[in-house]
Amino acid sequence: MTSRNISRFWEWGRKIICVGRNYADHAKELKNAVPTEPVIFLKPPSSYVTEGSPILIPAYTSDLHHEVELGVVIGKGGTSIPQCEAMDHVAGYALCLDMTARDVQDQCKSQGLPWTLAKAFNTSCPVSAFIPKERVPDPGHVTLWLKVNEHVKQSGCTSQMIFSIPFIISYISDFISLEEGDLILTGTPKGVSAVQEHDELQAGIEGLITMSFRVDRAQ
Ligand SMILES: O=C([O-])CC(=O)C(=O)O
Ligand SMILES: [Mg+2]
Repeated sequence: MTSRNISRFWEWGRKIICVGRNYADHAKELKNAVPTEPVIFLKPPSSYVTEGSPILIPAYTSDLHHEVELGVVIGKGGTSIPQCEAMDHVAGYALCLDMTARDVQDQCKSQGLPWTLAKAFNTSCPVSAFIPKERVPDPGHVTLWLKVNEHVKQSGCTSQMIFSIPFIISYISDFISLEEGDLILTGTPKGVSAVQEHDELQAGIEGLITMSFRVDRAQ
């Protein structure tokens, strides 16, 4: 077996666990209640896309939204990880987009159905290069931003998260064992909006990384 390099974690085929409604300003803009427990959902490894490849709009949506999020890459697996040890399980970070077919999600919500087709389609998880944890001394205080065609749409600080990174790691690991190479998306701040074919998305973590993706239609 070839040696695996965590800096290409998206090639490992591990799971992607997403936290929803983790910023009160975003929960409110979608008229959702501010949660008292994390809202959790999954994306499959087939949803990864890296720079150089486009984000594809599925044929079944006419309202595909960007959600810029801080991703936490797990370096050491575990079950029932105590909050005080949670950061020892982190290998690093990545800037991520939780692409969401909002019209499909709204329909699922109104029917009490799972969000899978709204959240887990091919290219629904664009990711940046890996950022080793040493480069992010305070992940609970970094600024995320996203522009569509040069216009700023989202800008928020991870200090606005309702549930902290250690809490999220500990909470998830009580129910779903974490493995090396897993990715946790920590939720989006306000400003989500629809993207169109040929849009250029640029996103960044201030002072750390930027990434850009073109939007195309799925064939
Ligand atoms: O679809 C949603 O709004 C929930 C979510 O992923 C988030 O808050 O990041
Ligand atoms: Mg999200």
